[in-house]
Amino acid sequence: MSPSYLACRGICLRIPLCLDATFFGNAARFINHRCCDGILVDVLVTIESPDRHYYHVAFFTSRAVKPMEELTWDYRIDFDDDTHPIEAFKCLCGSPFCRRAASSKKRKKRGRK
Ligand SMILES: C[S@@+](CC[C@H](N)C(=O)[O-])C[C@H]1O[C@@H](n2cnc3c(N)ncnc32)[C@H](O)[C@@H]1O
Repeated sequence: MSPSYLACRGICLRIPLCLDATFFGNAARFINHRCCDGILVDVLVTIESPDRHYYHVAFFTSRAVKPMEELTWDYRIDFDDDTHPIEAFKCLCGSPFCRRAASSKKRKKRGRK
């Protein structure tokens, strides 16, 4: 989550907050990304203890979800960011608002992959 996204929610971090379920996590690690129109929206919840802040991400949906329907969430990846040390996956979300597809069109125009 970018600092600007967090700042507009009144949370001040100097570095982006990254969720990485490589070693620890729960069933949420199976949620795939979908640009813009994913089913789930997230709310960042701050839990304070005397010595630390913990961030929890709570997921909500604004409509009924059918049994076996895929849950998707917008990871907010900037597919145009060539400066990031880790290359983002090639998005296959199929959304009409797919940022990777839009980014690919721009890249082709600029003569890049
Ligand atoms: C948190 S995991 C999601 C669960 C994963 N698909 C699985 O089966 O374990 C995130 C990874 O899933 C893949 N992924 C998720 N959404 C994707 C999408 N829209 N297009 C392509 N790959 C996606 C990418 O490899 C990404 O690094």
